[in-house]
Amino acid sequence: MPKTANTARGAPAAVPDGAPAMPADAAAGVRRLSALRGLLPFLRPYCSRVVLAFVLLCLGSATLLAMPVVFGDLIDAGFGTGGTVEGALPGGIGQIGGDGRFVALFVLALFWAVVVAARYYAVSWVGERVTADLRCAVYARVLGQSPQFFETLQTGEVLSRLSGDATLVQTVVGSSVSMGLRSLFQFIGGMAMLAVTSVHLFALICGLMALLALPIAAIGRRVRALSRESQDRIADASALAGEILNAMPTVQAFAQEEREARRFAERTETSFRTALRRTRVRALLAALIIAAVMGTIVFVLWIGARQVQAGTLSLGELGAFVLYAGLVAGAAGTLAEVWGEVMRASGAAERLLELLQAESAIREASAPPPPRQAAQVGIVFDHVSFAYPARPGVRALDDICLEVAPGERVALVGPSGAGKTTLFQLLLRFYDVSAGGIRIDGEDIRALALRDLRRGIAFVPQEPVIFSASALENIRYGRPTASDDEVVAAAQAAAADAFIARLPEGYATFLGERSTRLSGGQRQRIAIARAILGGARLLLLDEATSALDAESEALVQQGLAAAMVGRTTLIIAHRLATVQQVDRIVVIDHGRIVETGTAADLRRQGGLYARLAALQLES
Ligand SMILES: Nc1ncnc2c1ncn2[C@@H]1O[C@H](COP(=O)(O)OP(=O)(O)OP(=O)(O)O)[C@@H](O)[C@H]1O
Repeated sequence: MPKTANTARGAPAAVPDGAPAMPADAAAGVRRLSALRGLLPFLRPYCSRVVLAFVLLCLGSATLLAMPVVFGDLIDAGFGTGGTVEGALPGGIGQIGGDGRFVALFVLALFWAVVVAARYYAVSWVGERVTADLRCAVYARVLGQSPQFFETLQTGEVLSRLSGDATLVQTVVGSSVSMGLRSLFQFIGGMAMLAVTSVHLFALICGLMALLALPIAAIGRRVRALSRESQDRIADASALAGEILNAMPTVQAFAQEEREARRFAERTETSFRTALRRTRVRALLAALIIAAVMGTIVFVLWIGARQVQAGTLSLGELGAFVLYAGLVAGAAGTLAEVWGEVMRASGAAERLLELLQAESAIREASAPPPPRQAAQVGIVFDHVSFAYPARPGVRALDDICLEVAPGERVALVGPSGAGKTTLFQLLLRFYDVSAGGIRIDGEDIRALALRDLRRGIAFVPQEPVIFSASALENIRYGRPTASDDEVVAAAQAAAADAFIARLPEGYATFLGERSTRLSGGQRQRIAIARAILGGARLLLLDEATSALDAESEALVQQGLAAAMVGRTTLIIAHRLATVQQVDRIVVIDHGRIVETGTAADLRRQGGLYARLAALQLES
């Protein structure tokens, strides 16, 4: 299935890479930034931690900015040769003795280390917490969506948002924002201190920075474009791998392993080459930035050294100036990087919040009645018509009128595509009817709480889902509170006990991902046991179409018979053996009921059922 294709593509393709975002994108960037506002409700419960992180951030930045002052002072004091220096730097520690200066510097460094560690912990905590909350909220929201939602948004896409996008948000909330703020403080503070230390050199540095900004910006934009392309190529390779891994039996049956390995290698090679191109430009950018920064510093040092010689600048001032210049350059680099990451995360947040705001097409009743506990349920389909939202012009069901008495067993038969499964979907309220109504025990199902409605129905799909858990847990899914004995009793009733007992570890046997370890008939029996255990009063059974061998079929029939006891049952029947056990057969064709009656009646009538039966008997 190409779901994974979507997974891999979904996130990265639309999101720019973390390379510096440049002014041309600024407007769009600011627009997208507003998406991050949607995260505020998730931050609110942890307000105190956010404030603490901010305070620590301010403290850390202030300490860092104080360091060059102390350092400059130290130089002017002749590196601890004693005495104090006249005209120490602004805010300097000129009155402290030689060794004291080193102690002060060390204490400052220690303090800075502690503050940085505390800030890191506080910020990461908030990032992890917010992302975990966001993930859970989005997941819970997605679980409540109707199938219509999944028709347009594939599972792979949801997974990609829950993993990739959530991780991006985490990076930003948990580190980038703090890194960005720290760098911003560092940048502004550093620039201010540069100006205070030497206005002349400050003006010089500003001019040089403006000159160098343009080529760096141009290369940065190129890196960004290449990064996006590189991500797309990686996504291509993952998409292919995802599709092929999902289709392994077919690949191996056609002995296509080598060809598939080659195709993957080709795509990986393309992604490698694209990554190389990006890396080359990035390396060039790095070289340019380093050369620019170092060049500026050397140039400033050169000019500064002349000023020191001329006596217009002290040595300490020059030292402090160079340190501040380094700080400012580092901060500018980090800011550019963080900006790119914030852009990526705002796109990711947008996609996550979109899921969070998704409204289910199925509306909950505003004042549902309390659940009823009648022994058996009666169902009425009252002039039900329905068209799938994806094909509004085609009626999958057309004016269906059917009454099912409490405890009655009704088989739905008809050609493929007749609308049998659709009837089940409507009963479970996966979709709402387009016209008419469905009543259970006289109550329109739209008036019932969704939860009560679905809890009252045991559904055995044609291809039952077996979870990656033990046989015991798989059956217990029908009623999580059931005891082990109850599970075993349900398995016995569903004729599943014997084959489960033969599994290597009996009921504790892990049934494997996508249940590759079970046959079709075994899967059905597990699902039937699950339905029996659930104890719902209405059983919906979509019988497996795949041919089961005679023994499996007899066993599945045995399970079905047990499941039907005392329950109103609707079965989509594909085999004659099943229809012999029911009270009534309803024949559906092109979304309409065309015949009803017992098997004998219908055969006598010589209509569609008789033709279908004749076909099956001949084959
Ligand atoms: N999600 C959907 N969106 C649009 N059309 C759909 C959807 N699901 C089913 N249909 C269409 O509705 C019609 C009835 O489908 P349905 O699955 O109810 O048939 P069925 O009788 O159960 O067939 P089968 O016995 O092969 O399972 C078919 O024409 C099918 O193509």
